[in-house]
Amino acid sequence: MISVDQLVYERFFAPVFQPVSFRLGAGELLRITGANGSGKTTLIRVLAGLLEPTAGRVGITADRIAYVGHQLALKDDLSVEENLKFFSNFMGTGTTSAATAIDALGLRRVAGQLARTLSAGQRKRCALARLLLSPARLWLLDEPYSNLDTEGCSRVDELLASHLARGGACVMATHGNHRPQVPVEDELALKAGTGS
Ligand SMILES: Nc1ncnc2c1ncn2[C@@H]1O[C@H](COP(=O)(O)OP(=O)(O)OP(=O)(O)O)[C@@H](O)[C@H]1O
Repeated sequence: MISVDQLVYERFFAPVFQPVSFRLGAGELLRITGANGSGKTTLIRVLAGLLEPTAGRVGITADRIAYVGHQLALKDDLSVEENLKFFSNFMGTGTTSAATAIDALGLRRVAGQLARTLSAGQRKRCALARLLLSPARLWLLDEPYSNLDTEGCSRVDELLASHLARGGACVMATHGNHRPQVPVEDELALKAGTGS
């Protein structure tokens, strides 16, 4: 679903990370690890098409990708439920209702609360709930477990497990203590380039 060959991204003429190559098919999860500043976020943003690679190739066969980065892209003046309904309408998907996504991420108690008043973990859960409302087969997740408690991490693992079981694929960057409790097809230890 995604193949990456000798990918390089330079900032100020210096590579942010050492060249990256991998392949990932349906039902597979790639975990990208690496020290602070090794370029995980930069790599995910290149894969998502938000940054232009300097060299190498990214080939994606999935017709849609879902990206959850550090900027959660919530609408602060809408409630959790309104955010999810908006997203669902925007994506044109009616397959999973906002209510199902709210329950899957344990957000029922704060469903009517404005996004701007949510805790960091609740905001993260709301952003991740959008994955259930997206038809994308390829997920690109930057630190999906950050700000989540143990129960929240388990819910992410459940989302991942069912996504992979349905033939989806996922590239995730994480350096946190929580290791995904789903089979990891491959692990890529990113190393900083000369520009980091
Ligand atoms: N907009 C920017 N301008 C200049 N340098 C940047 C910019 N964004 C990131 N960097 C630098 O690029 C390098 C890689 O950053 P990146 O955020 O990709 O690392 P990371 O592996 O995700 O780090 P962390 O584990 O701390 O989240 C770092 O040295 C960072 O300082």
